[in-house]
Amino acid sequence: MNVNYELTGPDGAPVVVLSNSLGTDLTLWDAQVPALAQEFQVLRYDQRGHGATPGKPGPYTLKQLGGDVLALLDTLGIRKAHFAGVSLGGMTGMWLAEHAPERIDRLALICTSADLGPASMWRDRAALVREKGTAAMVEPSLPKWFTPELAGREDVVAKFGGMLSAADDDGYAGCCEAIADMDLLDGLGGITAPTLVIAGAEDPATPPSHAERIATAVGGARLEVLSPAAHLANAEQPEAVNRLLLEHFTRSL
Ligand SMILES: O=C(O)CC1=CCC(=O)O1
Repeated sequence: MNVNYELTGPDGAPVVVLSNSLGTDLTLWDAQVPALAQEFQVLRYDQRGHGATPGKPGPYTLKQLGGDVLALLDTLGIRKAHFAGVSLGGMTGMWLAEHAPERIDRLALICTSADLGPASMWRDRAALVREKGTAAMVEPSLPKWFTPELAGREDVVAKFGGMLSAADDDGYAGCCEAIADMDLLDGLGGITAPTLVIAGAEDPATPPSHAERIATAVGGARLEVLSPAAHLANAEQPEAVNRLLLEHFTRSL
């Protein structure tokens, strides 16, 4: 898998990997990179089938999405990194923290879930996108991604609607199937990476109850709920998310 990535920040600084959500790409993190790159090498990448990472026909698994990150770290000679993910990116992070704990230093999980059933809903969405294309997801997705004021703003619709309709149909569908089959709940208690969980108070896709479930199960996890913020809280509340990420990745343990 030829994973598209961008590495920004001072040579030799600790690495923070940023992983995007379903239907977005690495530009989801545009408001985080300038702040994080003061202290870290920021490695943002496109999930398979998103942005400029090719999408093979699915279904995919979280093991494959996590494997893409491990292969990228290997290629770049990075032994261990901090990891932040939004939604599908957070699911990828939980998989990595459970299955490759030696590669993940600290973990930040933003607007995500360890159990986002029912599986049939994700399979139906995959079938719909294979038939109609990712452009069909723009109208139902933007009101979940942003609170009403932002969801209707022209620049937001252009940037995020454009990202979603540019996502590969098979890639998007394959990622839906990875969510349908994910099996993260039982592994949460075994995560040893210091973990920050961030939720959007107005997130209808992965509501704060999902963040609470993760934060309760992962030993020592810190939970922060931001408002106003819907599913893409890092784009809606960039200053708050940047402050929380910097605190989490730099504080002494
Ligand atoms: O598109 C959605 O419904 C929200 C979402 C679920 C997983 C993800 O990455 O985004």
